[in-house]
Amino acid sequence: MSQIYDRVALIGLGLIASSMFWAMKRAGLAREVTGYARSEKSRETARRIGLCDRVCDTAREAVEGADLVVLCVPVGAMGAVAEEIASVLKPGATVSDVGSVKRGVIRAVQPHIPDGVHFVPAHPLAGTEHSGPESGFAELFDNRWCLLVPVEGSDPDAIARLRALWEGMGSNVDEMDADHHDLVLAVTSHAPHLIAYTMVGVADDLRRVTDSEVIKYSAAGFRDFTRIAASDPTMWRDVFLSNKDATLEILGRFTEELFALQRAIRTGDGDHLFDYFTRTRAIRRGIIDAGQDTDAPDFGRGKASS
Ligand SMILES: NC(=O)C1=CN([C@@H]2O[C@H](COP(=O)(O)OP(=O)(O)OC[C@H]3O[C@@H](n4cnc5c(N)ncnc54)[C@H](O)[C@@H]3O)[C@@H](O)[C@H]2O)C=CC1
Ligand SMILES: O=C(O)C(=O)Cc1ccc(O)cc1
Repeated sequence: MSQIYDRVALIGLGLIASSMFWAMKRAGLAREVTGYARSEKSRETARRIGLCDRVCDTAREAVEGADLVVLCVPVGAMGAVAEEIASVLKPGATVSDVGSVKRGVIRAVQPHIPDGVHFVPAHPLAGTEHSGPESGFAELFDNRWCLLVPVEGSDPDAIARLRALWEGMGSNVDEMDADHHDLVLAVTSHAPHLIAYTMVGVADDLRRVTDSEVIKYSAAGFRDFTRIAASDPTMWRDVFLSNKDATLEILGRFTEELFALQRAIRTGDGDHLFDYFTRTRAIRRGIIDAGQDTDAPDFGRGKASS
């Protein structure tokens, strides 16, 4: 893979920025990558582990002369960072971000983008429950989707170049509009995270009664919940505050269905439960048969029934 940008600036040196740095270096996609982190400790860590070719003490210093600037901070901080760097952005440069919510980020960032600078929001659908400069790794984006969410008037060349960067970092790339993105992510990521947080909270309350049994005997489903519920509190607070409407819409539907299942259990309506679980099982099989579950073990793949 060959170089796509001369200079890239990463603002906020956490999981996503550090993974981007290692993935760009792996494929030689940028000549120089500068980085800025708000805390002195993160900057020191970055310098110690060789994260970024140059770690700067201000965001403006990192951004000066950059062809691509990627905002990798929590979605609630995107607007303030964009405002801070706006006056030093190079004409013809592209500003992008990696935020988990798109409509709110576009609303906060776009007003600060000067004429002659391109804005192409993006969202890699890849992550872990870890955060900070030491949590990143080059393979994070391999075979994962990255959604580009161009705004009205986004320059086709700027979009194509950013697409090439994400493909170079191992991703499959699609384009989507912001409202659709936020609704899809509310279903596939944001509401599930909230449910995991809630379930772990419930179990924590229970633990007072049953001592450590909840943890000791937790089967795979609950363990997955605890992993997800260990995700960064700042990041997820901002996601829910920023994607409020879509998340509330999905949670409304979720609670309706949950109440229906609750009622079926109370009234002994086994048919309702059986039909519901049969429908959801078919959805899982559809994902596996379409080859879209990259994490799934091979057993059962392609089997019509078991
Ligand atoms: N963690 C994940 O699994 C994924 C996260 N994202 C998005 O990527 C963005 C970054 O997330 P992570 O890398 O996981 O977070 P992280 O917590 O690992 O890193 C965030 C970095 O931003 C810095 N920061 C926070 N507020 C700041 C401010 N006001 N000014 C400057 N720097 C500030 C933090 O000090 C930290 O270095 C978020 O917008 C998140 O929604 C997207 C896909 C996956
Ligand atoms: O760790 C997990 O299970 C995730 O779901 C990672 C993740 C978190 C936030 C995103 O916006 C995209 C991916």
